[in-house]
Amino acid sequence: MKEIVRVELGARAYDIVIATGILAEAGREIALPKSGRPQLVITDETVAAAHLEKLASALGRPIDPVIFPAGEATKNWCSLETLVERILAAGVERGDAVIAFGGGVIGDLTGFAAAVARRGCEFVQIPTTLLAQVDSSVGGKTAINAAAGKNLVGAFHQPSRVLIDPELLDTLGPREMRAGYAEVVKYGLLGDAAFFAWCEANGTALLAGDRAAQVHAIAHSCRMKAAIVAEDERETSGRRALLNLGHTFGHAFEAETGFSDRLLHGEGVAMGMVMAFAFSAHRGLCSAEDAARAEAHLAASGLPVSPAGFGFNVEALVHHMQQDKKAAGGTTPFVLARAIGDAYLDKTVALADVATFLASRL
Ligand SMILES: NC(=O)c1ccc[n+]([C@@H]2O[C@H](COP(=O)([O-])OP(=O)(O)OC[C@H]3O[C@@H](n4cnc5c(N)ncnc54)[C@H](O)[C@@H]3O)[C@@H](O)[C@H]2O)c1
Ligand SMILES: O=C(O)C(=O)C[C@@H](O)[C@H](O)[C@H](O)COP(=O)(O)O
Ligand SMILES: [Zn+2]
Repeated sequence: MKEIVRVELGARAYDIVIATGILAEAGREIALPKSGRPQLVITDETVAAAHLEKLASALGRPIDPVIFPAGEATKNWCSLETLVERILAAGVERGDAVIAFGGGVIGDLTGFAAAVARRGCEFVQIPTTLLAQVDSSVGGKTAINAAAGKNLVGAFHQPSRVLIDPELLDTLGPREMRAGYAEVVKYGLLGDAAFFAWCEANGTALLAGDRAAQVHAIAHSCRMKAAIVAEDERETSGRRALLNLGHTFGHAFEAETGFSDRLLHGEGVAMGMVMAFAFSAHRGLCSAEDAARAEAHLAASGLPVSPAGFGFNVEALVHHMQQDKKAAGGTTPFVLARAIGDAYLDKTVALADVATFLASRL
């Protein structure tokens, strides 16, 4: 069965096509480059080894692969330069789509390169991790990391199509699967208590490879994200900021672990969401029961839930939080919660209070 979720963005609207086996239809789903040149496919070494041949034969046209090392460290200036130069050298025209074939790292890097090459060419997302299928391939946030922090250099640039094939998840490692699952749980925690309860009941099956559970979680997450992005594409009204639940903490944890595989993005987000709920309970905004329930499900799913033991320094974490892209007028807003399924953007938080709270958790 094929499910199509439309991201309603006027002239920039596009479809997310979710279907088991859709990779085999890539040749029909993605238009030929108008330049007549080989199809540029951007991927990483792990995805290339596992799936590139399949994509090439599905496309049924000559491909020109650009293959980066796997992992967060690839989201850097050097990769961006390499990729933009390859796009230009390959003669990609504005109307030609380059293909991002990988997880969130490849999607974010490719999207940003596509945003700036020729001041914007098209790109198609074929996400290969759970995280990318439920979150990063949708919505047009593209970025690389900078010395000052996570995703600090980037652009809003929407893909022209997203093809999601859950079969690609069969080769994904369990740790990467769990990290992606953190972003699935995020949707329940931020705005859908019934979906959070579904996660509690079905998370174990999903992580063990139950296809029906995976498809349900992917489609539900994409529908929620598409609706939020359609309402607030550029994160100006505060609505889209809800997708940042756990991220102000999480990005600081990632930065302090050097964007290394010591802490994956989804793991930082899991710890960050637990901190956001615990801090909300600490401020009397939500019940201690809800905070404990959020933590219990993430822990039961095998995700890290505590920043203790990483050797973090509170001042360094707070410094990263000051760099958060949501910061305005010298303060950093936080996504906090009134309950499971009821997150909101709180602009009244003093970083000194966050520091005191964090110190009690390290
Ligand atoms: N733009 C957004 O809206 C958005 C949303 C969420 C996260 N992100 C970004 O996404 C990144 C994290 O994405 P990620 O978790 O996908 O990480 P990733 O892209 O590094 O992929 C994780 C690992 O899985 C491997 N892999 C990918 N697909 C595979 C497959 N099918 N089989 C086997 N191995 C596979 C990769 O080689 C890599 O080693 C972070 O940089 C984060 O900031 C962006
Ligand atoms: O799409 C969004 O908006 C999100 O916030 C989704 C997040 O999961 C994602 O990690 C995003 O890249 C974080 O955005 P940032 O603006 O905090 O860098
Ligand atoms: Zn995220």
